[in-house]
Amino acid sequence: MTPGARLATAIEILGEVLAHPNRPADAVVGDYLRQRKFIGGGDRRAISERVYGVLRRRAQIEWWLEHARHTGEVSPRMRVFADGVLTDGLIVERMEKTIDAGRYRPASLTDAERATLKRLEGHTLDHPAQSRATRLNVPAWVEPYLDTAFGANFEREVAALSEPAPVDLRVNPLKGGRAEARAALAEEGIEVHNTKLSPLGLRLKARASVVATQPFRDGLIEVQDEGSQLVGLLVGARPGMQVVDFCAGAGGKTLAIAASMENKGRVVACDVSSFRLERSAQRLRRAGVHNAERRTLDAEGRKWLKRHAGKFDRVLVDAPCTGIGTWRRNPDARWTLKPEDIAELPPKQGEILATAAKLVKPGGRLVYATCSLLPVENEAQVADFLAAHPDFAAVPIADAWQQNVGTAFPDGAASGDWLRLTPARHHTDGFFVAVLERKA
Ligand SMILES: C[S@@+](CC[C@H](N)C(=O)[O-])C[C@H]1O[C@@H](n2cnc3c(N)ncnc32)[C@H](O)[C@@H]1O
Repeated sequence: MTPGARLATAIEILGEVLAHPNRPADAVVGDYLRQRKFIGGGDRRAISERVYGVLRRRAQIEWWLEHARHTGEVSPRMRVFADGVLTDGLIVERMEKTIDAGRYRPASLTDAERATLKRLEGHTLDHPAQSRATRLNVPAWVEPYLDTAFGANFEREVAALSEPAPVDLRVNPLKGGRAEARAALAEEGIEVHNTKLSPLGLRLKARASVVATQPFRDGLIEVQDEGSQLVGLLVGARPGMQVVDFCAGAGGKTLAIAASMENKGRVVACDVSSFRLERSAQRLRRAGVHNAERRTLDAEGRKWLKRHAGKFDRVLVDAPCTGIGTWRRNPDARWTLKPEDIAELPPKQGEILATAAKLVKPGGRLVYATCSLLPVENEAQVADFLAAHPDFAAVPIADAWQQNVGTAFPDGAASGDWLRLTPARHHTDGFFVAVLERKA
């Protein structure tokens, strides 16, 4: 692809992402590229980096367009061009050689666009007049919530949430070990190193697509953030146990739980969304899991819940949440989050937790996890639960870690009895985990 064609494609994809605020950007980008198999690997990477970069730097780009008194629309193409000037130091005259309405290239600059871009020339993204929220590319209304969550570490943590995330893989012990997976990936030219916290994790040294590799097709590896792997391990599922993954979605944690069970016992993947559950079927098959069943929580599913009260050794609630801990992977999510979400999610999480708790047998464990870092979805949620459920008690996280993970407990990861992983401190997505035990 020519540089102009890359720009034109990035503009087209960014337009799609911005036009569909209810769809995650990676789904939109993925669909677009899947339908255009002719786009080569290098071009895909360059185009995706530009699209995600523009989303990551959104507040600063918008600030600059306003500061430069841009009179036209803040269109996808203006965002991409402004990003080129501010982030890569491109010179407008040189850029125009690729923006000339030629075949597969963007339409030529209008006078208004050219005038604005000329005013941006020579500047970089940061400017002393930008507010803290603008400089860190977060919506101003979310800033107080993040302040509460991070306190003195605010700047460092929010900056880390804006960095691109590494690609992590979880090795599936049902199919082999880390050394085997490393060797199989090396054969396909993919270099990895072992993750520090998860004993099953591999981190790619450089970005590459793994889904076409043999170890992926064989089910030896799955793509999963290290923090997410740790949630799966902290459930503490063992061969022969009865386990429920209450908010199983597309089965990321179900896979990890099933692997700990060595296909012995039973894991039930529940969710209100049958569509999401359906997507787990193929992944479970590829991973060689035979002891998982899926259960949609419709009217029938609710009856099933009642019949199975007090029957399970382990119940994981990977609750729906604001997802702030995954902002590195979903740079558009910070812009689609709404104040109503922060108001509506905690009561919903409380209800789900209380319903799921009924399934736990005496002596069994309830594991509550979110990929949020807001206390209102995490520490406060668990405190409310424990106040209303005196039959449950905290399992200190360092104990649960030692029993189920086995690596050294990470510095600064304990929030009282709970686990709190952050991108800045632990180089994982942000995760909260509480392990609770039902008194025998
Ligand atoms: C954070 S996602 C789960 C991700 C999944 N565990 C994984 O690892 O891939 C939260 C899930 O909760 C589900 N959910 C929402 N409300 C629910 C409810 N009342 N009961 C059970 N699941 C619910 C959503 O459909 C969504 O799939």
